[in-house]
Amino acid sequence: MTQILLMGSPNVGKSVFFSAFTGIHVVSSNYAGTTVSYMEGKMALGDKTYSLIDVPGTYTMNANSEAEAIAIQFVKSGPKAIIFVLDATNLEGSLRLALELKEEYNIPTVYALNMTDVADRKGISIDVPLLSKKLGSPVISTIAVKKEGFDELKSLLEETLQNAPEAPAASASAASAASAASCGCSGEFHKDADKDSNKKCCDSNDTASTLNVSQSGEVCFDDAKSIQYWNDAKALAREVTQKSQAKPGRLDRLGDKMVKPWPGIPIALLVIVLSLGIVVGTGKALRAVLILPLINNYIVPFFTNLFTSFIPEGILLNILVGEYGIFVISFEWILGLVIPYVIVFQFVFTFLEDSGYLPRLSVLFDNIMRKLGVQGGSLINIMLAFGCAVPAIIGTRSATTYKERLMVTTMICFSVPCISQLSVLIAMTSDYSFTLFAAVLVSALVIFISVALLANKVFKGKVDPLVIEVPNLLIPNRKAYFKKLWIRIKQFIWEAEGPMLLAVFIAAIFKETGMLDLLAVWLEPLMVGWLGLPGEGVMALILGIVRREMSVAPLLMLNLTAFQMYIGAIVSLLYLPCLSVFGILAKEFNAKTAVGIVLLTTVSALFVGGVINHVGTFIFSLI
Ligand SMILES: Nc1nc2c(ncn2[C@@H]2O[C@H](COP(=O)(O)OP(=O)(O)OP(=O)(O)O)[C@@H](O)[C@H]2O)c(=O)[nH]1
Ligand SMILES: [Mg+2]
Repeated sequence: MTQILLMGSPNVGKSVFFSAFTGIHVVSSNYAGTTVSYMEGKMALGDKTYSLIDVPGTYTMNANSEAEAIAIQFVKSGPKAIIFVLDATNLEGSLRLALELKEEYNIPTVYALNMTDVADRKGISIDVPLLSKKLGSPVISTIAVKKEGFDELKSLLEETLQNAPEAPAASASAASAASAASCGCSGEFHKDADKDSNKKCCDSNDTASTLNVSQSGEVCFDDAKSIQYWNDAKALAREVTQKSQAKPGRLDRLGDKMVKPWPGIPIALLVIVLSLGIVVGTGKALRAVLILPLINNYIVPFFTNLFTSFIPEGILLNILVGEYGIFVISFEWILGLVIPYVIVFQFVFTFLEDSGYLPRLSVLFDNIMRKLGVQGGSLINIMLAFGCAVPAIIGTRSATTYKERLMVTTMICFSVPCISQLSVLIAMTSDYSFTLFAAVLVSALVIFISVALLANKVFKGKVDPLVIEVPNLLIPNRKAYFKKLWIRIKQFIWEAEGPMLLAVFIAAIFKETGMLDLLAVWLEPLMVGWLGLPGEGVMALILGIVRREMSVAPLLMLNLTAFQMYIGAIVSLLYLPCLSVFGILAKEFNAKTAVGIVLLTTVSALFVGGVINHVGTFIFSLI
C-alpha cells in the first residue's frame, strides 16, 4: 500500500493525527519521546486507501536515539508523501527538520501547523499563507485534539498525492548523501554498549554532528550545514510569527515557575504527596466502602452457595471456594486489592502525563538524577514504570546512550514497583500502620539510589547531558484524557487478568494438593531460618514468578507481624520482574541481560531480606 509518513519534531501532536486518521489508538502524552516505535494504519482519502505511518519525533536527520533512527529510516525508505506536523508554539524548533527534509529529500509534503489553540493562548500568531509560500507546499492550521483543520488537511493531501510523481520519491538526494558521506554518517543509531560514542551517527571528534539540546530546549548542532538549517529556521520563524506584547497567561506563568527550584521544588513535593495521597486514600476508600462489601457479602457467598449445592466436600470444592479457592481469591486479590488502586493511579498519572508536568519534574531533578548516573529526562520512564515496567523499558529507546538505557532498565527492574504490586503493598502495610508503609517507601528509595550508584560503576559508557524540551503546560483535553484512561484500564484488565488468574489457579492447586506444605518443609531453612517468615510464605516466591503483585498477596493470608510484613515487602520489591518484563528484557536487550537481571534481583531479594531479618532480630533482642 502507498505510504504516507507523519513526521515532525517530538511532542508536536503526530500521534493524535494518527489516531484520528486511522482509528487506531496510539498513546499521545505531553512529553517528547512518547512514541518510540512505528505504527502503521489504513487511512482513506477519497476512494483510495493509504498506509499512514506514525514514527517517533526527531529534530534532525541524524539519529540521537534508537527511537529517532526509526523515523529517519522511514524518510529514507521513500514514502509517497509526508504530513509534516509543525508546532505553532515552537515554530523555530519544528522548522529545522522541515527545512532539512524540503532541501534534501524530494518528498511531496503537506504541513499541519498544529497547537494553534495554545499559540493563541500565548499571543502567537503565524502568517500561514506566507509560511506556505516559503515552504512551497500547503500549510493548514490545526488543533489536533479537536480535529480542527483535519478535513482541509486531508483534501489538500489528496490533491498533493494526485500531483505527486508516479515513481516513489527519491530516498535521499545527492546533497544529503554527500553531506552524510562527508562526516561518515548515515543517520543510523549505533547501539554499541562498549563505546562512548555508542549513540551518535558520528563521533564528536569527527567533522561530525553533535546534537545538544539545552534545558530551555535550545538546540545546538556543530555541523556547518546544520547551523545553517537552524539559522534558516530561526529566520523563517521570525518572519512569519507575530507575538503580542501581552503578559503571559496564568498557565504559562505557572509552567515557567514549575521548572525553577523556587517555587518548583515545593510544588513538586506537593504534587508527589498529593498524587500519592489521592491514590492511597481513594483506593483504600473504594476498597473499603464499595469493593470489599461487594465481594464479601455478595460475590463470594454466591459462588460458595452455588458450588456447595452440587459439588461434594473435598479437594475439588476447596480448589473452587476453599481458603485459597479460585472463586474466593481471584475476587479478593484481583478485584479487591489491585483494580481499585490501578484505576485511581491511572486517573492521576494520565493527568500528569497530559498536562506536561513530567518533563518539568525531570528538569527539577536533573542534578540529583545526574549524581545517580542518569539524566533527569529518564525520570519520565522511571515514573512510567509505576504504571507498568514493560512500556517503561520500551520507552528507554528514546535514551541517547546505551548506558542510559541499561541504567534506567536496571533501576526499574530492581526498585520500582508497578502499581499492581504497589497496591498490594499499600493494602498490606497500611493494615498495620502508616509507619510501616512509610518505612517500605523509604527503603524503596534507598534501594533505588543504591542500585543506581552501583550500576553506574558497573556499566561502561557515558550518559549525555539533559536532552529535554519542556512542553507547554496544558489542561488535558477532556475527551482525549478519558479515552486514554479507558483504553489503559481496559488494556490492563485484558493483559493482566490472564496471568493473575493463572497465579490464583497455581495457588489453589499448590495448597489443596499438599505441594505447598511439602515445599514449606523443604524450603524451611530459607523461609523460616533465613527470612524469618512462615514456611507457607514460599507461595509468594512461587507466584511472584508469574506477576509482581503476586509476590506480596499470599503474605496477606499469613497473619504476619509488622516486622515480617516489612521483610516480605522488601523481598517482593527486589524480587523477580514478572514474566512479561523478562520477555521484554530479552527482546529489547538480549537473553543474557534478561537472565542476568532475573538472577541478580532474586539473589539480592533473598540476601537483603535475610540480612534485615537477622539484623532486626538482633536489635530487638537488645531492646
Ligand atoms: N492543546 C492542544 N494539545 C495538543 C494538540 N495536538 C496535540 N496535543 C497534545 O500534545 C501532546 C503531544 O501529542 P503527541 O501526539 O503525543 O505528540 P507526538 O508528536 O506524537 O510526540 P512524540 O511521539 O513524542 O514525538 C499530547 O498531550 C496531545 O494531547 C493541539 O492541537 N492542541
Ligand atoms: Mg507520538
